[in-house]
Amino acid sequence: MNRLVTDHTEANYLNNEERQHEQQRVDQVMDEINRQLVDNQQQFERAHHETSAIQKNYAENASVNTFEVDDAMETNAQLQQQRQLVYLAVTNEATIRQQLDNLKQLKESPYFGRIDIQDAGESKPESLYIGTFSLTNEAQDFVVYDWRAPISSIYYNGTLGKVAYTTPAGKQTTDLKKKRQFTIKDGEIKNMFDTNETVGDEMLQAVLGQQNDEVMQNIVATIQKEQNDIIRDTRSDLLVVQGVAGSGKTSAILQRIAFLLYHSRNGGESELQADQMILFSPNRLFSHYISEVLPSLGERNMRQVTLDDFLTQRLQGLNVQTLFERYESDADDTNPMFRDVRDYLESTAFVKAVTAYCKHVPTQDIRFNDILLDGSLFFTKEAIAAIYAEQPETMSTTGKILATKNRLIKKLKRRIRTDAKDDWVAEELDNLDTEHYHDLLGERVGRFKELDDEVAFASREIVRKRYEPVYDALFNNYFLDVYRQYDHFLQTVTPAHVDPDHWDMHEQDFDTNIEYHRISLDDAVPLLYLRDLITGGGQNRSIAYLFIDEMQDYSMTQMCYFRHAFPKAKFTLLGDSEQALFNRMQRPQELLDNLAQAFNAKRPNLITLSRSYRSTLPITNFAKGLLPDGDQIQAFNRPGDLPRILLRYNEQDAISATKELVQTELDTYGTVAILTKDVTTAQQVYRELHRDFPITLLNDMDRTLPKGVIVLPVYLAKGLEFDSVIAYDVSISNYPTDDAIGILYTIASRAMHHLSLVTIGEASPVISHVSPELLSIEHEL
Ligand SMILES: Nc1ncnc2c1ncn2[C@@H]1O[C@H](COP(=O)(O)OP(=O)(O)OP(=O)(O)O)[C@@H](O)[C@H]1O
Repeated sequence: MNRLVTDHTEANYLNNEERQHEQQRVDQVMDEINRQLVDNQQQFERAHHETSAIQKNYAENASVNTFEVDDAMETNAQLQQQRQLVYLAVTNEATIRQQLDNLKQLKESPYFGRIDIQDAGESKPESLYIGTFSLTNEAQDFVVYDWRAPISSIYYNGTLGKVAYTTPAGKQTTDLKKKRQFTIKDGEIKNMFDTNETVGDEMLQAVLGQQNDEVMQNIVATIQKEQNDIIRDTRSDLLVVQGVAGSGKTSAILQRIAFLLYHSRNGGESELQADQMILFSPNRLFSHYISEVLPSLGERNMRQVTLDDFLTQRLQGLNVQTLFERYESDADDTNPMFRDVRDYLESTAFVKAVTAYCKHVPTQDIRFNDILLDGSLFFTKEAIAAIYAEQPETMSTTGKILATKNRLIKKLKRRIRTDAKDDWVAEELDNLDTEHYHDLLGERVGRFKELDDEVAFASREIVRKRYEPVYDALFNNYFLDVYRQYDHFLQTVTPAHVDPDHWDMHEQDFDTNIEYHRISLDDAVPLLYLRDLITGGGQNRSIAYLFIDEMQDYSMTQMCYFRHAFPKAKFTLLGDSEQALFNRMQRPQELLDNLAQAFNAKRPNLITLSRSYRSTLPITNFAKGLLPDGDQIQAFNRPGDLPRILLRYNEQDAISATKELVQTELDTYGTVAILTKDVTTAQQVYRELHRDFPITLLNDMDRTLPKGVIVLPVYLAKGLEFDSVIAYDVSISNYPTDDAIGILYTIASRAMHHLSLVTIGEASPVISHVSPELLSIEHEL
């Protein structure tokens, strides 16, 4: 039971004393913070001054004339040294700046929790205070403990009594005597509770009732027990989190990243940097939405990428179909892919087929490209194929490709040496001015004893530069014709459960797409995989942690590719099978089992989050009602209005109703999001409303979320939340079958405080099946 200290009951008389006592402590901590702020500010100014001086010095030296050969080497060594000095000064300044920022944040709210623990053998308990960052006083005592410190886990995990926590030195136990929560603002305690729960609901009520910000906030003060399990899991190599909409999956990932970074700095196995972590996010808006959480915890952001960006970057020169384009084209039936074909392309069986093919592809079936320079043949594909064919039969495909590449590079080098004696080279050399000549010699300026050697070197450099495109082509394995190779692979496989005609058509589609420099999303990843396996490239071993939010949007093929591309990474995958918009729904346990097998995971772990925090109780109840098995969702008890459905009978009336809704919602809320099924409907709503309201139509290239009225197709709203949501046109014609459950559930669960639905004619059966007391139905008069 929570105990509200501000209650005016007799029993709480003492608590008011307690409160005064706590306020006195807050005052002392605030004094300490203020003292350190002054100190830090001075340190910062000194560091800044020093950095500027070192940078200035460096800039002056860097512009020293390096044409004089004798001076050049010395200058180089000095520059190296000074560059190092600049680096150290900048790092030092950044560290002090970070401390300063942390102190400023602590000044707003120094801590949010207190635990009283009594270790065995101690005569009385000790009080520890927990906040966003740790703070020590002059005597080096911890005045505030960082929320990520081992001991702080008790605050999130333990109920009163005997508790255990993990430290780098092993498991420790203690007796938890008291757990107290605070809300402190600008040095004043606004609220405090004693609780036996993880974090009492009163505090959550207050946090969740606030209006939505443009960017997500950290949740360190109110992390729940199951979320804490995700955050502090350092053991699993494959962690799968199935969490219902609004259960804090995204929040948990971000706090987890902050935790892992802290843990590695404070006794973890090895130092982990933010750029060794990569997060696959559902869209660019989402990337912006979460961008402030880690900085607010004093950490740098991890790398973030959307699947679309990742594929585009790896398949340069091809227009890769996005998930959204696929969704839109599936919906309007322009060129739907056969279900059996897609199921196969997305399965582990297909990944295995690619692997087997690459291992055993016969020599004569490897497809090569000519290598051209300025449009003329440099290496013909026949010559390349001949080199490949000379490699030992026992060598792997990758080995042969690598050996071929090395032979080609050797040939290129030989050509450079021969061609360096050509007349055009001498002519070009004669025409060079001193500056360009020295550029050509680079660090070797002044190192040659004989002029002839210097000229020979410069000539080779001229040819090397001219032939650089050939080198790049070889280096990037462009001599392998990946498209034809993949096409050959498609022709070779005979998938068990796919209609052969469908498969042939797919192969032809792939071919046509390539002619137009396009590739379907379903082929993009297997093609990349095939390329990597044959060429032995594409693997990034520096990534230690990979996170996928909205895992239900990824196919097994894509996941297996990530495993291959990031072989050293531990995987954390989070999602909600009920929000499957793009793929077939897969049960979490089944997904974990499949992945654990495909990844050969040693310590797989599944955590389920079933409490939903985002929306008010009536909205969550309605959203639950849309699902056949919604009972598993526990709604957080935050009161609010029933969702409204407005029944209109033609488009014009629906638009008028939407306008009225927008007007009323805007009176109360900062953001009103109109969510549609697809981009065409979003454009149509925008056209109808933009004269009456300042309204923004969002597309998949947008990176920021403006305040006010926004209209967007549902898939761009993935992972986001809005104060008030209007679902536009939820009619039976738009969502005729149960296939729409995932979409409508996703739309409904984006709303924090208000949800309205507008339908033109009869509503989707998914909605009509919801129990009528869960929503208020308003017919047109
Ligand atoms: N422990 C918590 N304390 C305070 N707020 C929380 C907590 N957990 C979640 N929330 C809030 O609930 C909302 C939903 O969280 P989040 O977006 O992380 O959920 P999600 O599971 O990723 O949702 P979805 O799958 O629907 O996108 C956010 O506003 C988040 O700040």
